[in-house]
Amino acid sequence: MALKSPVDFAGSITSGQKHLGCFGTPSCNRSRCVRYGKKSRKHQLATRAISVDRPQLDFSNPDWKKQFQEDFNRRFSLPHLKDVIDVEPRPTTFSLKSRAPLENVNGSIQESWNGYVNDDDRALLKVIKFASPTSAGADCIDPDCSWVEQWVHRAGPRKQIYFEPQCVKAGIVTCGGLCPGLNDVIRQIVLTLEKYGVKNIVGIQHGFRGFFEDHLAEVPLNRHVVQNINLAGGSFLGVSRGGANISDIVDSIQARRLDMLFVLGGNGTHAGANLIHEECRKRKLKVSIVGVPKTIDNDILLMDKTFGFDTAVEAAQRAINSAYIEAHSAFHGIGLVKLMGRSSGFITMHASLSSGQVDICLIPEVPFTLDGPNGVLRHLEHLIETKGFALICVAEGAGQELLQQSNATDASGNMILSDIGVHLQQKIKSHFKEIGIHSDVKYIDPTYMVRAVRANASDAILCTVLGQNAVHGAFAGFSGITTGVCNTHNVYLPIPEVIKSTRFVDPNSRMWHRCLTSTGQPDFH
Ligand SMILES: Nc1ncnc2c1ncn2[C@@H]1O[C@H](COP(=O)(O)OP(=O)(O)OP(=O)(O)O)[C@@H](O)[C@H]1O
Ligand SMILES: O=P(O)(O)OC[C@H]1O[C@](O)(CO)[C@@H](O)[C@@H]1O
Ligand SMILES: [Mg+2]
Repeated sequence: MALKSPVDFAGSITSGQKHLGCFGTPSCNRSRCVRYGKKSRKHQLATRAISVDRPQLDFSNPDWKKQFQEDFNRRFSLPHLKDVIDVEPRPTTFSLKSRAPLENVNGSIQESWNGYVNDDDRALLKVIKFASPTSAGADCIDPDCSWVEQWVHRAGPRKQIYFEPQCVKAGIVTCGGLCPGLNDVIRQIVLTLEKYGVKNIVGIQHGFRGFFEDHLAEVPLNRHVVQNINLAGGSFLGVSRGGANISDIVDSIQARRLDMLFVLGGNGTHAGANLIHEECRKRKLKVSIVGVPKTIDNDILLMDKTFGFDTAVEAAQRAINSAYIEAHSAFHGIGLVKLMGRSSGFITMHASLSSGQVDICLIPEVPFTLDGPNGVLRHLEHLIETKGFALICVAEGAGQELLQQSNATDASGNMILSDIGVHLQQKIKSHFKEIGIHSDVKYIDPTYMVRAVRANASDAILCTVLGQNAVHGAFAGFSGITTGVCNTHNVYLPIPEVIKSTRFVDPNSRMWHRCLTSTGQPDFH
């Protein structure tokens, strides 16, 4: 039996003519530092094809593990500026001590200083050895679930850096929808850049639009400007959807003379960031593009969780608790709460688990029927008969197949969903009317209230770690990477690996099973 290994995006990047980098030149004169390549023709993101290389694995071949690991190592190797241009490292200016790290006569840092991450440090991506493909949440490569080590690169400050901090102009942009913690990440990026010695830091307003809409001026950023921005939700720089023309953005990056760009956003933003990185490579620019994954939906592959998710789950508790109180106090009360989650049910599942009061949790990954002996409505009747009230928590992307689809999309091309909350409310009301049983349905849609809040303590820490590591990654010379937490360890990942697909709740996972145990709901088929 052969299993396809995942797409190799890294292999699609063409290496080209070597280029003169900035480091080593005594001044910050860009015309001396960087020789720009020819501009490529304009292209639209959505039509951009990435070459696919999917070697087949033959498990009867005793070397298949080696083949898999070689392929894995290639896919997860971090793209670096030196892959396409000539850049020389210099000792870092980042020090946790009040004085600069000690340098010996050759300019290298003394070994006794151990505050840095070695480029060869790795963290394990998978830590469970599954005995069988039928084990809960099993994620096996071969039919025997063989143990294959999959190592990814550890994040953090390196001893050697590839930029001269006082020459660096760094930009920060926040794209997509809002997410608690955006301001914490912006703040940490600025503080860390300053710690390296960067003086020229700017914010790009309202997502990718800020690159080419004339009235959206750069926002100068420094420690004083960002000092208190984490005390409020939202994005200090503003966000937006749509408007990402990669060629125009890279033109703008060149015109602004940015050396580093920190791109905060979800799957769509990261797809854009990777294309920007590829275009910069094509033009042989010494620009580091580093992503920081942002989504309350927690739908980014490979990561333990994304910042904002924890806060959103916590903010959802108020809505669920209110719905519970309403339902519990009414005669035959039915509380219904709709939470965000376009295609992944993580917020709804975790909020239901956290509340402990939810009787029915409905997520996009697990189809359900409303009518019939196994349907949601029959179970509601049972709950009203036995408990006297019921509480439902539904993700906005759940049950879309039960609704009329409009095919409309938002500015970024995301599907505009039909309202499952309103549909459920109507169906429940009419069902109980039809069967002649009184019901009192209270529908709460807290949509934007779960994300337009400041980060909670746990997310604030996560944002701090991610923001700092993003800066360390850029100074280390990586580009086209993002940073996240894998099995509690902080790592860098090549962007293509995290945007291969949306991360979904696995209906075979222990977490979903725990949710079912907690709600006591049956299968709704
Ligand atoms: N496939 C893509 N390639 C390049 N750019 C993209 C792609 N998808 C979206 N973008 C751009 O990225 C930005 C953000 O995308 P989107 O609105 O989908 O949010 P997101 O980053 O996925 O975050 P959220 O979790 O809030 O949806 C937009 O400016 C959009 O034009
Ligand atoms: O109304 P907006 O800003 O497009 O955002 C809504 C979307 O944002 C998300 O939370 C993703 O960030 C989705 O779950 C939701 O559909
Ligand atoms: Mg998106």
